[in-house]
Amino acid sequence: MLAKQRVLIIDDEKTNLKILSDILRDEVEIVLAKNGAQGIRKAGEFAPDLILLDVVMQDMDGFEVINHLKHDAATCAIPVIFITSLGDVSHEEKGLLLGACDYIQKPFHAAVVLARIKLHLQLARQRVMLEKLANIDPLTSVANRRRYDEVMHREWRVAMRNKSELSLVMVDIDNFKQFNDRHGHAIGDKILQEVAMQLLAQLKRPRDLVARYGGEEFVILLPEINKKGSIDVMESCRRAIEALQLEKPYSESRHKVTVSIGGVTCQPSMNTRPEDALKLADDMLYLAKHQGKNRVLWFGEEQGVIQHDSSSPNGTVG
Ligand SMILES: Nc1nc2c(ncn2[C@@H]2O[C@H](COP(=O)(O)OP(=O)(O)OP(=O)(O)O)[C@@H](O)[C@H]2O)c(=O)[nH]1
Repeated sequence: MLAKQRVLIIDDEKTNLKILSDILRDEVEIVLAKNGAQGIRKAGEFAPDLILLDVVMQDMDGFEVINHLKHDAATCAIPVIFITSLGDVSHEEKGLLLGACDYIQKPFHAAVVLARIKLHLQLARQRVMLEKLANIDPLTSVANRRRYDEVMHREWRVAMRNKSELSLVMVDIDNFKQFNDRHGHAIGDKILQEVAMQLLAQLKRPRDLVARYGGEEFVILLPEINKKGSIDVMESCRRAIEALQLEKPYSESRHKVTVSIGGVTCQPSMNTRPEDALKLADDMLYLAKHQGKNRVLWFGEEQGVIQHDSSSPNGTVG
């Protein structure tokens, strides 16, 4: 069953709050705000699926409230419906131009209001679903590269502002071509799913991100953690994958699923770029492969030296 959606009602008239609550009570979860400032705060705090907003309010009118909501990244995508007694066309036009998705005039008919609200809630649900689909890798269900790019840039800015550390990690399944050749692509796909699940299971913090970077390669972001902590987390990922119990007949083959992992912990600044940090993690991954695979190698801790030459995009190990 689908979870109940949440509607925030902002109105400084108690009677209006009650009438709208009564209409919606059985259909949705309701959050009430008795003025504009409280409405803006609750929109950020409760992340409602829809906002019903009165226009004429004492401290801050509805136009000002919607202006705030649309200029805040956390609330700008929430659909807003104006419910007002202001009947003239210029107000309706203004409300819609400011970003409202609908404009309902009082007095209204309860059944019609409910039908319109349900329609907008259905659209909101579809929008959230589309957003999710656009950010997910269909095979493994972890984030896709598009999502990684988006989160990476956000975390980079946060780390610059807070002067905190950020770890970037590349994970690549070892000898995956051999595995595919021996067992077939469909089993290879299952291994990709298993590896993704193990990575997800080991990353416990809500801001950690696992994304499929392409093929049999994953990228991981670990915000606000130092080098030692990051290496420990990735070592537990490596061990969990090495310990995977494959189903028969694959378990009978001598081929074990392992991963090589390259990482870097950096303090983002104006002089560094996420692409350069990721390149360092990729260099470490390359070195991990070269040193025998099934290992974690971190920038600053590595033993070998990477010499880049123009004929080899990944560099060569000296
Ligand atoms: N089953 C499956 N295989 C994939 C997918 N994407 C990439 N691959 C396979 O991953 C393999 C990658 O092979 P290589 O780049 O040679 O790497 P490798 O065999 O893992 O070798 P090392 O990285 O050096 O350990 C290729 O056989 C690709 O076909 C996918 O979505 N599903």
